[in-house]
Amino acid sequence: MEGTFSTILAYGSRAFWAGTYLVAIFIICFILKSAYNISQFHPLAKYPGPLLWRASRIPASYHHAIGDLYQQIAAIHLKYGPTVRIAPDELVFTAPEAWPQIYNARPQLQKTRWHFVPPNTDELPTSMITASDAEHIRLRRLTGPAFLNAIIKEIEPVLQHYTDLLCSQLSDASNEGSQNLVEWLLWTLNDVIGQLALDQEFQCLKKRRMHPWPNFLLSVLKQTAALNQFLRFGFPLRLLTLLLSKEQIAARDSFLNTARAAVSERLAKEDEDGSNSVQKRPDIVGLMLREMKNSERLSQPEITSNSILFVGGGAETTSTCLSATFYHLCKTPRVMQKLRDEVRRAFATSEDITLHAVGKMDYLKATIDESLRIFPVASYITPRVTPKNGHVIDGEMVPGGTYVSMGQWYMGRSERFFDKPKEFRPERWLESEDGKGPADFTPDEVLRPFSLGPRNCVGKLLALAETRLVAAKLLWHFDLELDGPHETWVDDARFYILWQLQPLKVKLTPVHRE
Ligand code: HEM
Repeated sequence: MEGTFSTILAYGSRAFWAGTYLVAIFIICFILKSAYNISQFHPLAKYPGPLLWRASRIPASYHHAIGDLYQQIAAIHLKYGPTVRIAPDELVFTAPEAWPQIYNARPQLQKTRWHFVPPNTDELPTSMITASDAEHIRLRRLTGPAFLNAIIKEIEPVLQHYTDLLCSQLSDASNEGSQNLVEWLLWTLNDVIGQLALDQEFQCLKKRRMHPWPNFLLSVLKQTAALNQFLRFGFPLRLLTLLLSKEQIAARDSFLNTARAAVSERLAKEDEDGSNSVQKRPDIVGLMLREMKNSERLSQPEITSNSILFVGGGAETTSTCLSATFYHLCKTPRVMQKLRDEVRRAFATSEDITLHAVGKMDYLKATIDESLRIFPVASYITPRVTPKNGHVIDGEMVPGGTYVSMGQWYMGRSERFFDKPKEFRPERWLESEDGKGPADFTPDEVLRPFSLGPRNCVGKLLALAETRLVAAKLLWHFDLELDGPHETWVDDARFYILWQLQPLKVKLTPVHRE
């Protein structure tokens, strides 16, 4: 007995020492690697950045996971200059020339794998946002035509329906006191995209709550930002998925099953008579299928995974842009007044506010552009990786295997590119043809809110159509005023992969007309 006990003790003590050695070796390796990272021997040694960020990826990953990486990057640019190193192997640029060199290079630079959750291809095929370049070309060729301007006109009835519903619901709610505009806009855009991408009535506006599907996607995207940081440090995905609770797994399975069922139901309507007479409202699935007529088609699982992507990426982005627009309008009475006058003078009735009409309103368009300058929805676009032999960016050869991206949040707020950047002044977009900014670039050259190149935003035209229509109708129907100062509303916003905004309490007064 005594012998057994001492054997256990001996094993225990050996295991303890083995563990201690392993931890010590890990710490020594970490220190040596960090020392190398900040040494002059590192290939990125010449690029400036905070010491701890250059030494290890931990600070960048931590701030990515808590949602303020974009603010940290802006602060680093302010202190260290136009090109900065935010991790041992990652650079952020602000020279406008770098945009096409990173996002529209020939051959293309690969997207980093660490931005979006790696797709589980056992369940569904990859959607276009995570597809390899070769696969992406096919997916984009087949889906892209459904998002062209001429085609978007066909889905106008859906946009009009939900924008009118927003106005009538807000009219009732305005009697109940100030309203959280962030929520209302999120509900509206989710209703729109549910109808367009999955042929589902999410009824967010009617029930004044988020539907469980988009809610699930938003929560997943938030967790993704943290999960990816662990993956990046070598934790296996299978191990991390073991940490998911039973409820989370059940929610995921139920989401996938219902999304599959929705697409299958939708496709059945299409198949019944070929001419699609069963489908009452035009939608993205129908338009995609119609535009694919003479070529190969997407498979049903591919339609499902891309429809899920449209729901995840098509509502929160546009509603964030609208929330930021109304925040800045309320904070800048001169612009609010000018835009309101333009809208109310242009339209005698609400029905006159069409996509075609709002597409011609220069000041409205400039206001949305200005909103995307001061609050770029895509504040940290997926970094790309330089190829093995390096890649020239902003006149310098960047070594292979470096993650590169653009500091869009900083650029839009920088005096280097914009005169009085803190001012919300849509006029700067109308003057830019002859008057370039301080650094001799037009605003369009400095900012790319929808990215550029073959993997830019496929939904850009839809997003612009939605923002202009919703903004014009709200301004036509209501006087809007912030309820409270909301001084830190912008600073308190958090960006994971999508935004999490603070409430925006707004007093709405319906405009009474004869
Ligand atoms: C103001 C609103 C929006 C902004 C600022 C925006 C911005 C962007 C950006 C910057 C990208 C590139 C992401 C990357 O490189 O990883 C992107 C991709 C994408 N966006 Fe948007 N987006 C908006 C609205 C929409 C809407 C309404 C849809 C509609 C479904 C949409 C669908 C997509 C899709 C599917 C992709 C992936 C495209 C591809 O990989 O080919 N977006 N968006």
